[in-house]
This record gives sequence, C-alpha cells and structure tokens, in this order.
Amino acid sequence: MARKADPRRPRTPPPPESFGPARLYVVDRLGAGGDGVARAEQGDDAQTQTTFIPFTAPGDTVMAQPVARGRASCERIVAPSPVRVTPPCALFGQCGGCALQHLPMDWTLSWKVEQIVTGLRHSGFAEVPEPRAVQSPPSTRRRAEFALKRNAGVVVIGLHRRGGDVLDLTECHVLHPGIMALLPPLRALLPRLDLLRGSGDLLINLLDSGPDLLFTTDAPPSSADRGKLAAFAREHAIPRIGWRPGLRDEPETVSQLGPVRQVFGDASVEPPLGAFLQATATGEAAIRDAVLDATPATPGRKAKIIELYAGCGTLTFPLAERARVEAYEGHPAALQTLRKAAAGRRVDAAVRDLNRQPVDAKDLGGALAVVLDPPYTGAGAQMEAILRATPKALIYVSCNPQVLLKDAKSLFAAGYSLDAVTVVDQFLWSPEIETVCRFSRKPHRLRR
Ligand SMILES: C[S@@+](CC[C@H](N)C(=O)[O-])C[C@H]1O[C@@H](n2cnc3c(N)ncnc32)[C@H](O)[C@@H]1O
Repeated sequence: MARKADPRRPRTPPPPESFGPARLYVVDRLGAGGDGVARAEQGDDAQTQTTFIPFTAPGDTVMAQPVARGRASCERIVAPSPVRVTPPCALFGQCGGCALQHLPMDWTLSWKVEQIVTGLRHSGFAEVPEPRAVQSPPSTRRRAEFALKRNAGVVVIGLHRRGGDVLDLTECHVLHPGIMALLPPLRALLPRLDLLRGSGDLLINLLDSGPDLLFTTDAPPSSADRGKLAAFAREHAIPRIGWRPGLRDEPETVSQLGPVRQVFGDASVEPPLGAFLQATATGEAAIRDAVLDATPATPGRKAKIIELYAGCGTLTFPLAERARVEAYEGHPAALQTLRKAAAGRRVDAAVRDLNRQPVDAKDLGGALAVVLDPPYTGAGAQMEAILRATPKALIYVSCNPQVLLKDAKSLFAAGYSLDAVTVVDQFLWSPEIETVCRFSRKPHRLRR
C-alpha cells in the first residue's frame, strides 16, 4: 500500500533536471496569468505540450529550463520578439509585483481588451460592443500592501520575490511617489520599534488627506513605539497610523494628527483604517464614468438604484446625484463611513453580508439599475438572486475576469443583452483586469 505523505513535512519539489534538459521554445501568445505560452521546437511532445514561461513575449524564441510539467524558466532569449521593450524597472524579474514590463503599455492594454472581448463572445454574446479602454499612467498607484521582514538590525520593506522572500523595494514605476518617499524613512524607523519582531505587513492608502498607514505585525506597539510613530507622523505629514495583530482583526489607531478624508462625488468621507480604495485615481474615474454612463441621465423622481458591495461610497455618492441609492456593504466600518456621509443625501445604506443574505429578486426587479462591484471571489448567492430578477439595467464592475465571464454566461442564458463594456488597466504591468459591463434584460426573455 502506498504510504500517505506526512502533512507536517514540507514536500521538496523535484529538481528541475528531472523535467529534462533546457530546450528551445517558441512563444505563441500570453496566457491569462501573463506568462508566455510556448511550444518546444523539438521533441516527441513538441506539438502537443504547451509550456508556460514567465517574462516571455509572443514571437520570442527562448532557451528555457523545464521546472515542472508544463512550466519552464527562461534562461536566454535566442531571438527576441519584435514587440519586446526594455523593462523600465531594475527590479523587474525579481519583484513579484510586475509580470509584463517587457511589453509596451499600449500592447498590454490591447491584450487585456482582447481577453475580455473574446471571453464575452465565448460566454454567448456574439456581438460585443466596442469597448472603451482606459489605462492608468505609471507612478500613480495609491494603495499598496508591503511585506515587512526584520533581519537583525535591518528591516526590509517590499514585495515578495517570485516564490520567495521579501525583496527590498528600492525602485518602483507603479507606485505613487507619495508612497515611495515614505519607504527610506520607514526603513530607518522600523528597526527602532518593538512592534516588529520577525515579519509583518504595511498597508498604505494615499488618501486625499495624505498617507494612511496600517501595520499588521507580530507584536503590539509599546508606549515608546506610540511616541516614535507620532513623531514620525508629524515629520512626514501622516494624518493617521494604525495597527492590528492579524489581517482579519479590527485595527486600532496608534497616532492621529488630523482628520482623514477622501472625496467621492460631492461627498467627503472618512475611510476607516485599511479601507478598500480603487488602485488609482484614473482607474476610479474610469469605473465611475462607465457606471454613470450606464444609468439613465434623467431617471425620474421615484427611480431607485440598488448598489451592492458599496464600500465607503466610491460609486454611491456620484450615483446619488442621479437617483436615490439603496447601498449595501458587508464591512461594518466601511458602512458606518458611508452612512455618516449619507446624511442629507439621497442614500439609504445598510450593512449586510450579501453571501448569507442576498438582496432578493423582487427588490432588485423594482430598481432602475442594479450596480454590483463584488470582491475578487465574486457575488456568490447574490448572483443567483440577480439571475432571477429583471432590473432594467445591471451594471457589473469586476476585478476578476474569470468570475465575470462565468457570470456573463449565466446572464446570457437568462436572456440578458450586453450593452456596453469598459476595460480598465489600473494594475499596470500585471495581468489583472478591471471591467465594467452593462447588461439589460427584457422580462420573460429566457434563452435555452
Ligand atoms: C471591490 S470592493 C468595491 C467597493 C466599492 N464599490 C468601491 O469601488 O470602492 C468590494 C466590496 O465588497 C465588500 N464585501 C466583500 N464581501 C462581502 C459580502 N459577503 N457582503 C457584502 N459586502 C461584501 C468589501 O467590504 C468591499 O467593500
């Protein structure tokens, strides 16, 4: 009988040589994860086996070492693709943040649009409207999550290397300079704090009021830490710094020098520590404009929009300038923020776990439009209620194409039409894609 693997023992991956010697490959296209999809030039499996090779471009011929079944690591570019460009960042290839800097930005935007259009066609929508495409410029990302690692007297702040430890982020062409400027002084401060013993995490949201910092570390801040953090905040104009022991724990404020503020439409909100924020201001504007364009400009006095997964109100307040908004959000602190700013506006806000207690089809059906912006995992049970409803318009904001396309297939089968598509590249040089689709359905049009 085969012996069961001991789950406590880490499995040592087989050495790359066991997958054969380095081989010559030709790259045909990029896979959804951003790796080149290649065929080996020679060998029995040359025509049948596709191999994923990171950091390669369609049209490259490369020498690559197989490292697992269907995966290889590029050792040398034998003949470069004509589309290749020089990556702008010296850390490209080591840092886990970017996968596509060897390709031009306009090429990656077209690649993202193509994936969405092809996917929507496969979901059933033979006629996909010409998408609007928007790309965030470099150095504009305003939300960043760093890994922290203490090694003796030194603290490394950066992103995880591909499949490895933390890489000190000494250069970045994605993040906003307002975030990058904080890294050198933080490297000097962190070794003097008690709150970081081994490893941790730092989330920085660059709000309209300035940087908002949230540490997640393996020791609580001491009273000496609190003084040092307050002095650091004064020196670097940081309105608020928070701490929490684990990523799922509620944060506490460690230093607050002034109000925190973010403007959405005509409302100014006070986001909680660690709040969700669209990755870039350009990305947020593109999503907001696509959502507003998808709702009727003059909806009538009694019209109501139902907004699901509303966060702190990024879309709620711009929408409320059009019609009354009934907004639902599962995170209590975000909802509290939204509700506080909602006073005197046409917004009703409720905290609700939409997986456990979806808004039902009857309510959704009475809305002028349903706006949906679920987390990466998708809308789950809420989607089932949407499929049973007949809202005049369903405006679907998605950060996960796989989930969007699966839902699009169900929406097609339920008789929905696809009216408009916007593709937003706010995760520059990564394979991530943000999409806004407008679907609509006439009652009783069920496709079989
Ligand atoms: C992609 S964010 C969008 C937020 C907002 N629309 C925005 O643009 O800032 C998804 C939101 O869904 C919320 N969320 C996640 N799971 C949820 C659930 N089961 N029920 C309700 N809200 C949930 C998160 O707290 C987050 O605010």
